Amino acid sequence: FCPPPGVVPGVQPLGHGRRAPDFLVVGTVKGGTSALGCAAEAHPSIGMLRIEAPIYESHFFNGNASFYSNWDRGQAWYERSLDGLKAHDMTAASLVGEKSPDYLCDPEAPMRIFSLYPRVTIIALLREPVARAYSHWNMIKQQHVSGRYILHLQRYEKLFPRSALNVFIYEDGPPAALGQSPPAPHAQAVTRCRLQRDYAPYNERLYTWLGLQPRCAHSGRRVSDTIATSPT
Ligand SMILES: Nc1ncnc2c1ncn2[C@@H]1O[C@H](COP(=O)(O)OS(=O)(=O)O)[C@@H](OP(=O)(O)O)[C@H]1O
Repeated sequence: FCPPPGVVPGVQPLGHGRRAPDFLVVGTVKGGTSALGCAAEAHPSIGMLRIEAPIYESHFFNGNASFYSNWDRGQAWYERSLDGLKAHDMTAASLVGEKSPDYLCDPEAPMRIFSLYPRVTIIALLREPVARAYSHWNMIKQQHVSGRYILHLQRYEKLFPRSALNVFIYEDGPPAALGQSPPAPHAQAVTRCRLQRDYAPYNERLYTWLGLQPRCAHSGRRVSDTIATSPT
């Protein structure tokens, strides 16, 4: 276990512009945590941490292997953020909390929480797993690119201008559009025709982005031939 910068584990600094959390909503992802956060915040004596409005989640306790963690910003940063909720006319008796729904599945989060705030209240909302997974899948689908892909793509974004980076989504059709994968060789001719027609807009997007003529029909070659032999 590695404490955040400037911290003495187990000690709860209070006052001096710093505030410890009274409760943490730890999950689960897609378990209705946003609704719970709003409901809590509706009470005049409860302040919910929002790191970047309208997002509640601080991800302070997430582990280093997590997709996103603010642990390295240090305990003082976290407690000053919580203390900042005083701006909402809160009294000393008010409660402050935060919700970061992936604390629940993060193996490092419980120890990080306990080491700093052993008396904090933990709130977990659970949801029927299939419905939860489906909701999560829907969210990822809307975001289009998620999970580790973001980390991988960020390495390219650091080096290349955004205009030089185009991301295609498999489920949107490019693999089939390129003619290298589905439809399988044994697919019915009518199926191949239909898929090529359906995927044509994706091909055109690719050609246009590469600065080429949107259509290659004039070459008399099949799309797959064109892709396989170019650019040279
Ligand atoms: N009262 C209320 N208001 C709004 N939304 C509600 C509420 N109760 C549950 N839900 C459903 O909870 C799902 C979102 O969960 P989370 O807020 O935890 O999502 S997140 O992890 O913060 O992204 C999301 O589920 P799905 O609709 O199945 O995707 C919400 O619809």
